[in-house]
Amino acid sequence: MNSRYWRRARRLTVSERRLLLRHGRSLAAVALFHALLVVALWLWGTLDAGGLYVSLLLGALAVITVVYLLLIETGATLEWRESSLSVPMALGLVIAFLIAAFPMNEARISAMILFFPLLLLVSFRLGARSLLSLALLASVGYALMLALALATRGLRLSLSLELLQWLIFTLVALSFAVTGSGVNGLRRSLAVKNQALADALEQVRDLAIRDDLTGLFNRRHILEVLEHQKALADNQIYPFSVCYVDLDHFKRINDEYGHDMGDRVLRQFAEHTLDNLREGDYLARLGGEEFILVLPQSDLAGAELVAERLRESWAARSFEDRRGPPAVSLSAGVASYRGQETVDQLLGRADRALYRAKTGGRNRVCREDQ
Ligand SMILES: Nc1nc2c(ncn2[C@@H]2O[C@H](COP(=O)(O)OP(=O)(O)OP(=O)(O)O)[C@@H](O)[C@H]2O)c(=O)[nH]1
Repeated sequence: MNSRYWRRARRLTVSERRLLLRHGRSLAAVALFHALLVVALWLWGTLDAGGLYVSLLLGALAVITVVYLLLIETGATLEWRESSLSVPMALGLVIAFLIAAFPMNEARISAMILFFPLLLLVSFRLGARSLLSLALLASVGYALMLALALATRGLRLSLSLELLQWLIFTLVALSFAVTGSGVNGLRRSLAVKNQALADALEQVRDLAIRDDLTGLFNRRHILEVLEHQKALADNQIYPFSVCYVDLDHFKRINDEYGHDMGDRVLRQFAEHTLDNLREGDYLARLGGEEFILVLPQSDLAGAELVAERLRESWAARSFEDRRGPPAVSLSAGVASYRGQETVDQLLGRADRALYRAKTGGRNRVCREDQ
């Protein structure tokens, strides 16, 4: 399973950042749409207001939207409790709708109509209580705006018609809020499933690339790592070396101290080696008591030094306190990537070096044949 497969698999889960961006842009689109509507209604003569009134409304709308978009696009709100800022943005928009509706002569409702798509959008983010509160606030605001219009400018339509429109607005807003709560519940359960899927994918990936006993990378993954290192070296980015490591006479440990002790030694070796590696080096278990080190930015001499240091420090460890062997030695074969060769060729040279270390008496490091 290569990295392309994992990238594709990861796309099955939805990133919170992507969702937030989409949500933020949708709210900004509502603001833009409202601004265009205000301009159209004003040009049409339906909005009984002077240029200053309209400019102030549009200016305030622009400021709110730009600040909102900046916060969302930069990801500044990602760690906030309500990262989408749906409540303040929706309140700002409702006020803008009311300010536009106030000087309208007829069809006041047309300036309020965008409240419904707005409510639907924020229902992806807000719970039932917030949605109902928003719907009630818009309804009360609408009623107050009507009263103000009646007191200061008089109503062009009959009061009963205006009240009927307000009533319809309130009923539809409440029913949208109730429906929206259902949408929100669905979104929440999807978010939980999304997280569970992301966790499961991570676990599957771990299982696919790691060795069960030691937790080190497995053969399949280290071969991918090697191909990647080869590509970097071929592009002259940096050289790399490999080191095959094989614990000596491991069969005897199993035979004399039991399989559990054998397993313990393998795990201890993994821990010991990881503790002694540089960050950026790779260690994998190829199977049995065979391991491989991949050492980026190391030439042959450097790799030999690493292997020799490991050989010495490992040979100094004893397992006697746990009724294990007094010491376990290792043999190693190092080889450095020569450029334009295959990974198999490189591993072949390291393997031959390891063979020479074994046949030469074990507990030693040999370098690739020249
Ligand atoms: N405890 C344990 N033993 C394992 C595991 N995998 C392989 N082995 C044992 O490792 C031993 C490897 O034996 P050999 O290949 O003969 O190698 P060796 O005894 O280390 O001899 P040299 O490599 O020649 O020094 C075998 O007895 C395997 O059963 C494992 O996961 N746990």
